[in-house]
Amino acid sequence: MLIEIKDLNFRYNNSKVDTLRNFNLAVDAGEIVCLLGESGSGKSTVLRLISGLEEPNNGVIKLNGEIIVDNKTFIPSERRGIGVVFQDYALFPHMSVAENILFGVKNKSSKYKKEKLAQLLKLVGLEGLHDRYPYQISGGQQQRVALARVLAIEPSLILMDEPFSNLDASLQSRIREELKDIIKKTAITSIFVSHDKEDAISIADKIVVLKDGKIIQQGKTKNIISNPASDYVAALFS
Ligand SMILES: Nc1ncnc2c1ncn2[C@@H]1O[C@H](COP(=O)(O)OP(=O)(O)OP(=O)(O)O)[C@@H](O)[C@H]1O
Repeated sequence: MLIEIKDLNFRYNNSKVDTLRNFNLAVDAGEIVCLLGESGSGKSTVLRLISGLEEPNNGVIKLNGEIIVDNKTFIPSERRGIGVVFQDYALFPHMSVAENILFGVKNKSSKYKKEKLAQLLKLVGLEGLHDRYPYQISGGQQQRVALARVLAIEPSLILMDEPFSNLDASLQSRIREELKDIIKKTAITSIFVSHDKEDAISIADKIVVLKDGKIIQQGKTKNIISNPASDYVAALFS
């Protein structure tokens, strides 16, 4: 089990209601999981708790068998080895593609960096574009730079917030395939957030349906589609 989340509860300080209630999730190494739900259902909050941007009120999160959060442990974000791809990609505009990709690679020889860069550019299909700046490449290419930048730090888990929402609708199906291919090639475990069933169906091995901060169904993608546990879930996939 790569990540295991048990009985997570969370409420933002200024909120009167629980944002997440009894959130449980277990993800195997190499799996792609989609957190699917309407706006405000708590999807991004789950990513914030896993990455360490928020601390739960109670619950346990284990990564690679090690507790990163419980009632007496809180490993800070930078020591969790988790990579996050933000919705807007958050590339540094004044840095080239190569500089963006290598940004988090510290204390390594220039030979290592050169090889790492070549390997990642090849993986994400951006060979020849290393000298460009973010404004000189397309949205889909920017997304691949953001993914390569996260892969460069060799995380054990990648979190992605709405990875397709900034892309042209006509590009989305191609980019979904590309992203799935890249992630499967690296065999890295990933959890992504979406409100779009098509994202979930085409990429995820497992889907977690969230509503009002609660999981209403989770399971293998094909099982959820063929066996929805409620009218709500059936309607989501209709
Ligand atoms: N910093 C905050 N302080 C208080 N409440 C917050 C904060 N951030 C989010 N919330 C509330 O927590 C709930 C869950 O928000 P969250 O962003 O996790 O949902 P989401 O499913 O990711 O939504 P979206 O798809 O719109 O991004 C919402 O009701 C939201 O208003």
